[in-house]
Amino acid sequence: MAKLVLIRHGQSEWNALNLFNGWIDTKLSDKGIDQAKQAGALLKEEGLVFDQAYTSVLTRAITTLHYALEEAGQLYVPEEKSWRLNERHYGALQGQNKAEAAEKWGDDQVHIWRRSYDVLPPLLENYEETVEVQGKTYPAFDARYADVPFGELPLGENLKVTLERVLPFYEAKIKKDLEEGKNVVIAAHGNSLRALAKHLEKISDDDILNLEIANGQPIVYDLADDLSIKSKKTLGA
Ligand SMILES: O=C(O)[C@H](O)COP(=O)(O)O
Repeated sequence: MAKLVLIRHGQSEWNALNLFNGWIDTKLSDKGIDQAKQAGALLKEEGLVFDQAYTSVLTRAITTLHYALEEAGQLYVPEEKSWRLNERHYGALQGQNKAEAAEKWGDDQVHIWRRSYDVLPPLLENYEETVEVQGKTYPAFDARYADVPFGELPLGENLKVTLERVLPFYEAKIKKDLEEGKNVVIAAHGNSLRALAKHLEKISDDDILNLEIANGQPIVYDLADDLSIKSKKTLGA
């Protein structure tokens, strides 16, 4: 029986500043690094041994995976990165303060953008390699996406669109590993993991509004041979 573990990255610099992060490549804060190491300690305590790891192409998820696996004594585990596991693209909201956005557009509208299944955020107008926020430059659409066919990269996503681009990767890679009985760990993001959890747990479009995934708390699914969920627990919650 395979185990699947989902880890949302530790707190990022922009989580700490309460900014919409999305596809902007920000780093872990010091607290985020501690959370990632703590996640690894919890995996070790649980006796989990992995055959394969997956992560996004965003630094905060990649470094979370590495800190966690190192802490668990499993930095050797093969890993694959894909843009399909990236955070949902937050469109023109990226770089904006979440509280200020709520003052500007109202709490309800911002909650709908953040948690609804199928309402799109305001879209970006074009692809820029970098963005400047509060006097600092951050990577956005850079060379890491060079191989992605034009038109596949988003300018803003809701959870539905996020799930539509996560699923082909899940089906082609992760599901195959699980069917072979491999234990898999995925270090990714609040909304790419909400999308995947929606699919795995068959959560309805309405109920997915209430699913929150905390930074650095591994979610462990124990799967049956047909990949139905035998049990789910969240470590460190
Ligand atoms: O992209 C972000 O800002 C966060 O990682 C997730 O944000 P949310 O909780 O507002 O969806």
